[in-house]
Amino acid sequence: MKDDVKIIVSNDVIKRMTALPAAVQTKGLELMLKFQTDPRSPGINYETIQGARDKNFRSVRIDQGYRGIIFRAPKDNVFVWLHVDKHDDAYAWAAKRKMSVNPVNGALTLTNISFVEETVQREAAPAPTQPEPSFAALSDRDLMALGVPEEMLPAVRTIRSEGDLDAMRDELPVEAYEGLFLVLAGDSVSSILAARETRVDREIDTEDFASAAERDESRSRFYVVEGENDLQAILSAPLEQWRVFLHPTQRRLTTRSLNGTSRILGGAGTGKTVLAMHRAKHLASRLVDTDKKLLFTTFTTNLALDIEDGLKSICSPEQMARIDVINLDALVFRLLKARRYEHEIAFDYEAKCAPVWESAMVDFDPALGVSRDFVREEFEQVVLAQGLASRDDYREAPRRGRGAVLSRKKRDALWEIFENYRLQLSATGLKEPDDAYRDACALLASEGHPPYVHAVVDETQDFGPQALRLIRALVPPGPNDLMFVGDGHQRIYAKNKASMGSCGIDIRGRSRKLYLNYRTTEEIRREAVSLLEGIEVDDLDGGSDEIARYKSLMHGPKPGRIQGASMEAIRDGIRDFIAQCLEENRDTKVGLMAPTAKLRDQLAQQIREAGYKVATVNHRERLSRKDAQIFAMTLHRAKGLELDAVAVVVNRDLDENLRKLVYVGMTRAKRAARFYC
Ligand SMILES: Nc1ncnc2c1ncn2[C@@H]1O[C@H](COP(=O)(O)OP(=O)(O)OP(=O)(O)O)[C@@H](O)[C@H]1O
Repeated sequence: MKDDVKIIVSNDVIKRMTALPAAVQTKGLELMLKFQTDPRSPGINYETIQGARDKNFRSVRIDQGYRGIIFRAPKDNVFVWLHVDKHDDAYAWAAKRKMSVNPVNGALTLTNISFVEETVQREAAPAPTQPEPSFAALSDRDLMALGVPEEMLPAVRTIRSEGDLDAMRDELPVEAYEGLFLVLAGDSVSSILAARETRVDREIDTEDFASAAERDESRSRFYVVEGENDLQAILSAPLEQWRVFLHPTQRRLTTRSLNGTSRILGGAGTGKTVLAMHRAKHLASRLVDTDKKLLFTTFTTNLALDIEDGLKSICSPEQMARIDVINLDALVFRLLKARRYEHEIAFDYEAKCAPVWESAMVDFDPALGVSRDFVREEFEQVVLAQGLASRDDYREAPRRGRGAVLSRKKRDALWEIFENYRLQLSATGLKEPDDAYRDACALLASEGHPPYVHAVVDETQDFGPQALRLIRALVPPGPNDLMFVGDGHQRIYAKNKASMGSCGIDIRGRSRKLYLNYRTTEEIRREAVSLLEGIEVDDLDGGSDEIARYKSLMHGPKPGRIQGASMEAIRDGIRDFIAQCLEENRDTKVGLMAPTAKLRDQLAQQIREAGYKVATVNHRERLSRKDAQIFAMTLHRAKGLELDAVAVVVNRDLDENLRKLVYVGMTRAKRAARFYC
């Protein structure tokens, strides 16, 4: 590839290339590679496009039937592959569009000029009673700062409702759509730009396509080819968009250097895991040729396995060698084992701890005026959470959120039970995980050399205070030390609510948010969110979070919610649902979810009896490697996964915890969902 030449490929081309018939795909790739070597080679026949809105568009021949559409920048040697299609369709597509550089935020944009003209024409004959245009108060410069291409301004000026904006979504750059819906939700342009760190203070040369292509905003849809083998590598693997095209906020948070710990919040499907993986790659690339390591940790085993697969698809083996991907329980186990810890960590509470707890509770005196459940919660939420080790500590401990005030006398009586329980547990060679985490922290502190230089943490909402303290102890404080991503709405282990600040983790000034849901349809997202109405949700750091500002990029059928159906009706309904999903697309992956293993198995059996192959998702497995299309799982196991369609069945009252679980379950679905309650 010649040094002065810049080849850029749009996300549309990459998507289309992988969907072309195999023979055309091969020829397309050959042409692109030849093109990459020298786009001015006489072997490449550029044809002008009659009636084109953009005089710099050309078509190139892939084979008899197919054409590629290319933009040639007028001044520099920038060539952008914009589109691939059958001859006539490709020409029709090209005739309507225009490339430009946004004069305010400097992004490369592609506008459908015909769409703008049609929208403005419709506006010319407005209905008599119309609401005011939604963005009348914003200047053109404001709109362009949010990412609206200059050529799109007349169309955006016709928007009068959220529905109008949604109808324009496919024609707008992703950051413009996001900016506009945030304005509709009440945010100011300046606050949106500040949160995104969009710079609008530079002189933009609108003819400098080479510089424009490098900006984060452009890179959410255009890929700058880097070297000889780059293009081939990208096009020959089945391309998932997230590997190459990041939202501008995702990209900035991936690459920027931070003076400490950061926290990224975002509703389900907003690309937090994707960001976390790219961040890990970025930091690991700087550790190659050192003996330092980065920890990527999450809550469950199967999520860690999926993340490891994801990382392998974007990292080089050298980068991978600098990353440990492991769920935190497994890491603690490994860490303590290597230090000859003499206790077994009782991860299975019911099997290991519950009998010992019952035995310690023989001293429980009902005259204390609290319930037996209260005592266990007190132990988990106050004693274990704060790592209290003595009666004096417990006497002084804050008990925020615990309701009833406890006199010193009552606390002392409870402490007897707690102490007794710990002693009995220890005598059987066991430790509660929280206490083992605390011991691990103490061991690390006494050693004085934490094992990692960075940690990236996914699903933070389910890590309790001891886990957060341990993560803090695993990495010395410093630039880019820790990145936490999470979502309080998805906390499925209520006892693990923690505030990062009180665990020694300072995120002040380094917290950001992702808003766009790339996974679920807006209809499923809304239905799932409606379950959380009235539930207070925290921001993982003692503050509160809200869900009003999230939005999905896709639309689809409204998910069904069926109340009070009999088990037979549920069985028949799910069978129909599965049949319908598979009829629409034979490759559909369907999740079957229930709160308990018992109900999960019952549902799975009913579906098997209808002749389907159903796999049960267990602890240590990758969904991607299972040979089935229907996956039965408990709602807890659904965390972090992704499926095309989901059927959730619950057979008990929808309390706060269960609502969050169902929220997690439903938002795993990309296209279709059903909820039986
Ligand atoms: N920049 C992007 N471009 C295209 N797709 C993306 C992008 N970022 C994320 N996605 C896709 O969106 C989906 C959700 O992403 P991801 O799993 O990272 O979200 P999340 O916020 O971690 O979700 P959850 O909290 O629900 O587990 C995935 O299919 C992912 O590939």
